[in-house]
Amino acid sequence: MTSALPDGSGLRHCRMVSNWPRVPAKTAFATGKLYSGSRALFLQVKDVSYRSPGTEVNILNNVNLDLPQQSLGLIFGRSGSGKTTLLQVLAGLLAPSEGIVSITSPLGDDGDRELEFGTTGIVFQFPERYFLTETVVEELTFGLSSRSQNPLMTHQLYIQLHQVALAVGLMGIPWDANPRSLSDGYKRRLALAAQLVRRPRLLLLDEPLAGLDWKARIDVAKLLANLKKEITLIVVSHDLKELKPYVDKAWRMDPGGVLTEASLPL
Ligand SMILES: Nc1ncnc2c1ncn2[C@@H]1O[C@H](COP(=O)(O)OP(=O)(O)OP(=O)(O)O)[C@@H](O)[C@H]1O
Repeated sequence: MTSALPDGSGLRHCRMVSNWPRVPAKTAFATGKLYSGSRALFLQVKDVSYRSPGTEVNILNNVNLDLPQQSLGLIFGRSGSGKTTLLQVLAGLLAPSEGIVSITSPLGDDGDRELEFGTTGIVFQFPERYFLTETVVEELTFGLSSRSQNPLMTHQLYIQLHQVALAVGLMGIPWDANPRSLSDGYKRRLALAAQLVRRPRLLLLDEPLAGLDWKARIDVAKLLANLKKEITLIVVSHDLKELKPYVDKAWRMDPGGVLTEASLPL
């Protein structure tokens, strides 16, 4: 059986993942860890304002926040207050009109090291609406740079796919299943996995529980709790009850894009 992968992925014409090279017995995922090595970072947002080009009104107004590594930060607040806009600024998709977003790794030999925005992943609200491919494995590897002309890189990618699939509970789903045929909970896991394969250190999630049934909501909330052992998470959500046990720091976004550190109103 073969599974053709997108031309851009560099993995086309490779065999099904189950036929890929055997994974050595001692791999990182045998220890249950998603990534090997440290994923530490520190996120700091200082006096950030944002207004759309050509407009005078600030959507974000003098936002400040900081979040230590391997923790989960939750942003809640009224609809239209600016939460999604802030995530887009943190992801580097929108440039702040004023202020600074800094993502640093504290572990460099020569002190703090500024990390590139490529270290940030974002999962949009209802990400399954934007699936681009016809199979699970294509969705996971879409757009990855050409790696597998080199057999060693193919092998590494194979290990990485298995690590991520284990971490998000996707094992058991056929790699050649159509993403649209999965249940809502599995679609959300796949969308998350597609970001995790890219090895972000900071993962931003917009309403990750929206539209899921109660079981999938609990599963995804627990999954986020597990992920924060290795990466730093910022979640925008109205689903405070499910996420509360795992939240390390929370902020309320008020209309006009004003962010204040706050306890969860529960
Ligand atoms: N590209 C844009 N140009 C102009 N205004 C925008 C743009 N994008 C968003 N807005 C406005 O900015 C404000 C904040 O929107 P945003 O989507 O960030 O809010 P939100 O808190 O995430 O809302 P929701 O909870 O409904 O998703 C809204 O008034 C919205 O209409």
